[in-house]
Amino acid sequence: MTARAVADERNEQSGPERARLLVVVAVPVEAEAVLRGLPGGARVLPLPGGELHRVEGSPVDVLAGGVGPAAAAAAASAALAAHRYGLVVSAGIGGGFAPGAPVGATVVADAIVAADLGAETPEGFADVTELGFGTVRHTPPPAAVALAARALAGLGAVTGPVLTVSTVTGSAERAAALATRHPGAAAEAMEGFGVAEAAARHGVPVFELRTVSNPVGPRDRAAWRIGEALAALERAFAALPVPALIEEAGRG
Ligand SMILES: O=C(O)c1cccc(C(=O)CC[C@H]2O[C@@H](n3cnc4c(=O)[nH]cnc43)[C@H](O)[C@@H]2O)c1
Repeated sequence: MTARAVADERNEQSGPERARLLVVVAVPVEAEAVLRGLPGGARVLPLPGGELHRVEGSPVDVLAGGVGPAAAAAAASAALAAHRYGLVVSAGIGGGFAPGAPVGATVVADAIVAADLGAETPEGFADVTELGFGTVRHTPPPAAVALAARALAGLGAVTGPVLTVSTVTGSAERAAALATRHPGAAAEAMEGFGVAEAAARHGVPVFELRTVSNPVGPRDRAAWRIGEALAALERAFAALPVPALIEEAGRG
């Protein structure tokens, strides 16, 4: 029996689950920051290959799915198969493109873009869409993005495309190439596109929220501000109007 069939059978027996928000982060410290921002405690629900933190005071489940798009997609898919969600968010720390998204900034994605999914050609990089396969872009529901951006305006949130990369940018040349290819890019991280692919296959809307721990550019481990970014992540989840976001996303 599939996980979805299990969920359907459970719903028939005990009534449908209320649509919830699934938050997919990469690592446990990010999950802890998100949970600190939300009201009440959380209980743990087992999931194939992981565990969900179900928040008691808000319709939110938090899942640390691993680093990178493949781990994130697999983890998100397992949760989406087992429970009913109205919205999925890929969240966590990320690199910020200067000058719009400095360290500590909060970024709401208006596009989730796979930035290195493609092929090098003699004419330069060609993404998989140009090669004739699939997509490299998911667009979160604009009304939900606008609602999140308004709710986070007091935290100085910026809105823009968030790039998903499998290799963290480590040079000024690569940062410039990404910014040229993706005008207005606000941040890069490693999971958003994987979460978005899983959400799309399950027919659930998705958005991405990142707080900036380091600039996108030359590698400088001394410049990382992970604590600052985690504190911003906690503040962001404390400020998000979760039920209204789920409702707005459902309208889109
Ligand atoms: O070794 C490095 O130079 C380095 C620089 C930044 C981040 C890393 C990571 O391995 C963190 C990966 C983890 O955090 C997210 N993240 C944070 N900053 C970035 C970034 O600038 N570019 C891409 N991802 C970033 C990412 O989503 C992962 O979950 C290593």
